[in-house]
Amino acid sequence: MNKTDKKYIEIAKNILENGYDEEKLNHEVRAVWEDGESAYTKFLPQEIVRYEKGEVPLISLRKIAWKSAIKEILWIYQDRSNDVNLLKEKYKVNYWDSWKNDEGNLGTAYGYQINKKFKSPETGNMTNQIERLIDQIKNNPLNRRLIMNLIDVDDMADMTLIPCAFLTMWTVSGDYLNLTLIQRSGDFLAAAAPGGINAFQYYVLLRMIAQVTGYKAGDFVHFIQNYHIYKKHIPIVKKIMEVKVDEKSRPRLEINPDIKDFKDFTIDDFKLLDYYPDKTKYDIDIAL
Ligand SMILES: Nc1nc(=O)c2c([nH]1)NC[C@@H]1CN(c3ccc(C(=O)N[C@@H](CCC(=O)O)C(=O)O)cc3)CN21
Ligand SMILES: O=c1ccn([C@H]2C[C@H](O)[C@@H](COP(=O)(O)O)O2)c(=O)[nH]1
Repeated sequence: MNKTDKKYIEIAKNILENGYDEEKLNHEVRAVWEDGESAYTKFLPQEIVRYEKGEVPLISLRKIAWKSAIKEILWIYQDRSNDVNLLKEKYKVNYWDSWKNDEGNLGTAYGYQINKKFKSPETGNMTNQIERLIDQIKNNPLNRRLIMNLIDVDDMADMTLIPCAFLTMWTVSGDYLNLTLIQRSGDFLAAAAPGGINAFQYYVLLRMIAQVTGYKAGDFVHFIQNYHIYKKHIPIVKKIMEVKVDEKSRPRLEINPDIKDFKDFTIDDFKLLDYYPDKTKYDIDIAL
């Protein structure tokens, strides 16, 4: 069992044993199941998961859709798109379909915010968030204002889903580029657990940005403000916690070292080695 699997089990246990039960708190919850029933969770506030240099945040306790996770990052930060049909046609990822509006996009959420033009506070030139970030890491690495933010309050009302993993903060220290990801809300089973889609995809973004700016990937910190397990997911999470992990599973991610420009990465530039996850299939309902 690798370090990330241990973190998964430790935090699952903590949420199950100490989490607040929404159903007992007598307030309405927003999320619903497909049939309209309230989707209650057990949750803990303010968890911090820290991955040190060299740790690939990917669990082997269950198979994670790691390629889809990377494709979603390419769609948001490289295509700078909010178009769910593009995600489906270009990348064959379907799992955002339930959140698209009548025009087939996420409104002003996610890639829309990365594509938005604004005046760079450093250069005065018109730019976008990813272009500014890469430029500043390369040319002004001690800048303490290195962030990308997917939530702009001016646009919040037109977002089909207010981004959950919404803020990244970047710091260069010596040879290393370090990343903190701030997540306001985390669905433990579907996306936000240690070594799940969200942690893995932002680790990959760290590796990509480090590569094109000439740094090594440093520490990755994942902060989750409301960390929850939907009550319907509890039996599945309990099963996953009991899985015996294949000891030879020690995932390593190789990225094509020839890519020097962020816009040139494609999904074929990513190779996952020594990943032997448990293959049990679970039927996971997603709260809407
Ligand atoms: N309640 C909720 N949880 C989420 O994790 C979530 C949302 N809503 N809304 C927006 C996106 C959509 N996300 C999703 C949606 C579906 C799966 C899902 O079905 N996962 C399956 C199969 C993955 C695959 O093989 O493609 C799984 O086994 O994890 C995961 C994340 C993440 N986000
Ligand atoms: O990347 C993602 C996207 C979504 N989620 C989860 C977190 C919540 O369970 C729902 C969103 O519902 P809110 O009421 O808006 O918080 O989606 C995630 O974990 N990761």
